[in-house]
Amino acid sequence: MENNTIIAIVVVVIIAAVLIIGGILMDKSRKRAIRRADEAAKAKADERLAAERAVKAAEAKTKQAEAEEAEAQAQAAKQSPVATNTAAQAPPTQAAETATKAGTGELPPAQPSASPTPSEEGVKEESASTPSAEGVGESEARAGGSPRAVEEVPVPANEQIEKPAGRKTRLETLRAKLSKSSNPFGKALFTILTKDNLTESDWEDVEDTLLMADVGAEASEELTEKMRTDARVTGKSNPAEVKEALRGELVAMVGKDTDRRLNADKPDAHRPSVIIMVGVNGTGKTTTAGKLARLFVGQGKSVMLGAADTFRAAAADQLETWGAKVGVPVVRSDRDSADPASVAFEASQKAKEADVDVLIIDTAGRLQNKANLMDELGKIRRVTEKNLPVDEVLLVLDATTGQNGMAQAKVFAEAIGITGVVLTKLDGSAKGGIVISVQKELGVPVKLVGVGEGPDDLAPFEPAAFVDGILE
Ligand SMILES: Nc1nc2c(ncn2[C@@H]2O[C@H](COP(=O)(O)OP(=O)(O)OP(=O)(O)O)[C@@H](O)[C@H]2O)c(=O)[nH]1
Repeated sequence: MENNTIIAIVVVVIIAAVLIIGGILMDKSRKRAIRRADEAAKAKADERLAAERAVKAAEAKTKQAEAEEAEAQAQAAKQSPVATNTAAQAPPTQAAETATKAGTGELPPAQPSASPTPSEEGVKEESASTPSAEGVGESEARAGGSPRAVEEVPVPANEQIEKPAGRKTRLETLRAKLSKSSNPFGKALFTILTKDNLTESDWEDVEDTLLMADVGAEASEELTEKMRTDARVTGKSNPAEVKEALRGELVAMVGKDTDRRLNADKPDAHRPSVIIMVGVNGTGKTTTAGKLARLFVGQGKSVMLGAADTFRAAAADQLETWGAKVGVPVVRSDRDSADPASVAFEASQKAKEADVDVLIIDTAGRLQNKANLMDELGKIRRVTEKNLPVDEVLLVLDATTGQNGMAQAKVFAEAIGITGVVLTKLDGSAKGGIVISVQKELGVPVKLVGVGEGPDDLAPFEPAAFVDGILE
């Protein structure tokens, strides 16, 4: 062989090696960039949640001051010779509210709460035995050290009660809303995979699309590899076959044989079956508790709601509105910032007495990095268990939060133990992939999905309907 030929071969080999190494390096830096963007998004979400928490804390402080002032005024009114009826004995703001509501038959008269009820004693006993003094301290600070009164809001007259949508309608809504949501990742994948000759860069795009949709690094790689070796995708196949291959792989990843029934729906469920809703701020816990009550009512079950979100003033009212629509009573505190464990205790006691099928307890949103608030959740569970076993703890995750949801899920799982996930706001997210990563990392099934703010926009999670929704 001539020298020139050898030199040419060597040069070609060197160029090829440089191109391959360059490609690998570029691929690594691209993945690094995606992960960095992901981390930045997580940090931003944490910051936003912390700011929201601070605003809420300030609001609660103001409300507590107002409540104390009202209480002082009530004490003064008690000493007056004309203040003799129940409404007049209540704080002025509460008295006005009680009078109005009693007039409409909406609420019972305020409960006297000067001496501790047996349930309060139960809660106090728990407070003393709770290992984390910090957690209890926080909840007592929220209660403002004042007596706690919990009341049951009765259901309205029968003719006002709505009829919730059935399972079929809910699944149709789920499919329609998911297929309408902007840029569903299934469609993007399908577009790439139906190209004639798939290049290396197309496969990178497949993996990127999955990463961007929050499928998670491990699952994205796994799915891309599976598609690469599927003859229906790599051969000269038709789009229908590609779609079927993609559908099959996605359904398998989501887990078609997982038991996703709510524990309350299982034959061995306790009666009442207790469900506690947990999650960070604003994920949709109260809304989901209300929608869930509707879902059970639709199945012919008797339900009670417990408003243990005493931190956000409007949460109990919100729950009451949901309850009233479907004829479900709500157990709530008659004052803001009461001890949530006290409400949970009363709710479980009342649910037991009323022998309802299901009790749903709503809790306040809390950041997973606040140890004392996470301890408070443990206390809510333990106090409830003095009356009834807890069948289900549902972690409500906002699908738009992306991978930060994973960090939340892990901490909540450790603090209170979770039996299922509700993924809300899927209607506003192109990132349904979190369904795959949350199940893969936690081993806890997604049981329900929220696809809108409407009363029946909560559907049982069904892998096939979910995948069809993102592929259609
Ligand atoms: N688009 C959409 N919005 C939802 C969904 N679920 C809840 N929301 C909305 O999310 C907002 C917050 O919902 P809430 O139920 O108040 O949230 P929360 O978790 O109880 O809030 P905190 O008690 O403050 O932690 C409300 O505006 C709800 O209407 C959903 O599935 N889709």
